Amino acid sequence: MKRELIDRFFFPGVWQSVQRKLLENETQSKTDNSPVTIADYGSQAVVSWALERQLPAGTFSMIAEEDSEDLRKEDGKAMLQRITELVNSIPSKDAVLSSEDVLCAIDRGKAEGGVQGRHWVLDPIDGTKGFLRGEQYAIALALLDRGSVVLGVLGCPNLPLSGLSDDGSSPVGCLFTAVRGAGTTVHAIDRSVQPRKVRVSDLSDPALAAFCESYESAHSKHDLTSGIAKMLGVTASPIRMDSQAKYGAMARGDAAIYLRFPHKGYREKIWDHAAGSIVVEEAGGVVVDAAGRALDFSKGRYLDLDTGIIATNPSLLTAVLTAVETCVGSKSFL
Ligand SMILES: Nc1ncnc2c1ncn2[C@@H]1O[C@H](COP(=O)(O)O)[C@@H](OP(=O)(O)O)[C@H]1O
Ligand SMILES: [Mg+2]
Ligand SMILES: [Mg+2]
Ligand SMILES: [Mg+2]
Repeated sequence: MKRELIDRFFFPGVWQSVQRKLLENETQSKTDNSPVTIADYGSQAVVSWALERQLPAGTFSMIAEEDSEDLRKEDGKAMLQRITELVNSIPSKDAVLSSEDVLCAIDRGKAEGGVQGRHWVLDPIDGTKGFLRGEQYAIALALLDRGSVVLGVLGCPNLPLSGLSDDGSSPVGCLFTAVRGAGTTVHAIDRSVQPRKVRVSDLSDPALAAFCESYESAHSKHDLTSGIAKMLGVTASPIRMDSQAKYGAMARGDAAIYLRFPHKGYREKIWDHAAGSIVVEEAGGVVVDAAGRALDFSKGRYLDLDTGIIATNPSLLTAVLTAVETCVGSKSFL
């Protein structure tokens, strides 16, 4: 996918300034108690609007996280107004959108996906809790072709270009692109550095590996992952970070293991992993469930998987799966 084209969908500068100045009435709580902001809705409306106009008429199908239900309610009106203003403030858009256009663009994300046809998969702001804390978040777009991810674009506006150990001197803002069979590339969002191909870490000794996981213990069991890391002999402290920026960091070797073990009953959604998984796989990594199976994106909006998600490199996979099996099977984590 051409960089010029991507720039027509993602407007990290806009979401960065929203993040810096977010007001209390620009965030709501969804029915599952998770937060949603004007940036989540605005980003979904912009990507949906731009993609649909880019594609041949009648071919656009999208599975995306947000829907317009709460914005259509009486108490959603002010927020809708603000989102419409925001969307219209974006340069290089060819039309002025009405509030109704914005609602319709958001609702284009209701496709069911599955094993047939082509579907875009969008997480307009992934890591909304990180976005609210002023930390990491990502704009994640992928393309499914007959149930397989063939393309992924991951915009990480707060991720330093030179790595997580950056001292503040390198540009901030990474855009990862991956095409099936063609590798993963990282671009500077501000174009200050030439794009380069990235590879996952080639470490084979877990004792030297850094592992990353969700910042939120409500999203992944930190006690279980620390047990797994201990069993593997990992000595470094976990890198806790929001969003699919973790997959981007993995793809360029900032960490060699990513562990995600949600609490019982949680069902993973495809938009939380589609773009990130291809970014890691095309960089030479593996992304599997706790049983070692590849993630299956062909089942609709949810991922059906065994217990959790593991991303690592092929040399570490067997050791990680063995440690996972031992720890997940142990009574204290059932
Ligand atoms: N109880 C839960 N367990 C696991 N994941 C959850 C969760 N509640 C929300 N999530 C998902 O975790 C994602 C963020 O992942 P991370 O913790 O790695 O930043 C959220 O994406 P959004 O922020 O797009 O809603 C959301 O889909
Ligand atoms: Mg959300
Ligand atoms: Mg998400
Ligand atoms: Mg989201």
